[in-house]
Amino acid sequence: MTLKVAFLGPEGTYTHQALIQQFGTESDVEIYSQAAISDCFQVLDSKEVDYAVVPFENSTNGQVVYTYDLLRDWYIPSSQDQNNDENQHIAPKFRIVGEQFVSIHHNFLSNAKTLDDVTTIYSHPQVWGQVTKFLSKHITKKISKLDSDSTSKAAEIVNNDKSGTSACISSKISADLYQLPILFENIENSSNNTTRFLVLGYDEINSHPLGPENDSHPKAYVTSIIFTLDHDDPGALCAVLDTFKKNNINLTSINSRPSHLKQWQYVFFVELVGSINDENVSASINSLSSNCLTLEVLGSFQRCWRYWSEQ
Ligand SMILES: O=C(O)C(=O)Cc1ccccc1
Repeated sequence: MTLKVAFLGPEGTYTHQALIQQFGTESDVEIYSQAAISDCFQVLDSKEVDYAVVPFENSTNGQVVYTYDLLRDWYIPSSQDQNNDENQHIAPKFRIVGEQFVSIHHNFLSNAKTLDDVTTIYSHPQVWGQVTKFLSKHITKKISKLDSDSTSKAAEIVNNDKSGTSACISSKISADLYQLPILFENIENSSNNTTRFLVLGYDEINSHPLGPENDSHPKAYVTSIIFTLDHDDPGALCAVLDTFKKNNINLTSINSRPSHLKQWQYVFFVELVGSINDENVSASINSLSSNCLTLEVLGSFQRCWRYWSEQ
């Protein structure tokens, strides 16, 4: 059976690398390059694809806020939905079904003869915070930093600009793809720079497709939830966290984003160790419904073996 998988494209992005790590390159995997992360959600929702791979968080500069905000927008009713009975919000049927970790090495690519000729640098907005040391050391004159939809798109833009004044920060794969000279390589602040990607879909996946043989890592599950709380209820968040503590559940991350429901109200994202099929996890989540205004399980999936390794 052919699997159709959407990703933030064009080919050569780090998300493309995550897709290859997860699904391989065999002909039974058809890849659907998308111009934006939001398009990945859209084509998955309309079932043009079976899965979508999107960047989620980076070990150097944290959340990929676009993805967090899309999860919020797809799973949490908007204030419009709440005010309109006919416009009932229906959460999507797809869920987070897996994760991947990619070791990220950024490179400075340009057709410029010297750095002095460069007036504009393109990259994905997530990248700037991962290369601050390189930028402050090497970029001493005023150079415009322009956001592109992806690092590979940035390479495409530089390739199309024949003036020799533009550069991009992108992967070695993009450098090969667009035949762009690498002026500086491995310019990331931290050599452990890693991005975690989510695999969204309707069906479970095998989370260990290319894992080491005799994988000795523990088989663990992660459950991811999103919820909103009564803004004026002191201790509402504390009650949620306490429920997990009482059920002996280990939380691995807690993040918040503006709810877009009410000024200064937030939605919370919590990830915990355990499967939704575990008694203590399902019991805690069921009992939380009374503490939360809205609560959705974004997914419950097997931890990728790369979580424990050097990636
Ligand atoms: O632009 C890309 O290549 C992406 O896949 C998004 C991204 C950007 C920076 C680090 C990881 C993922």
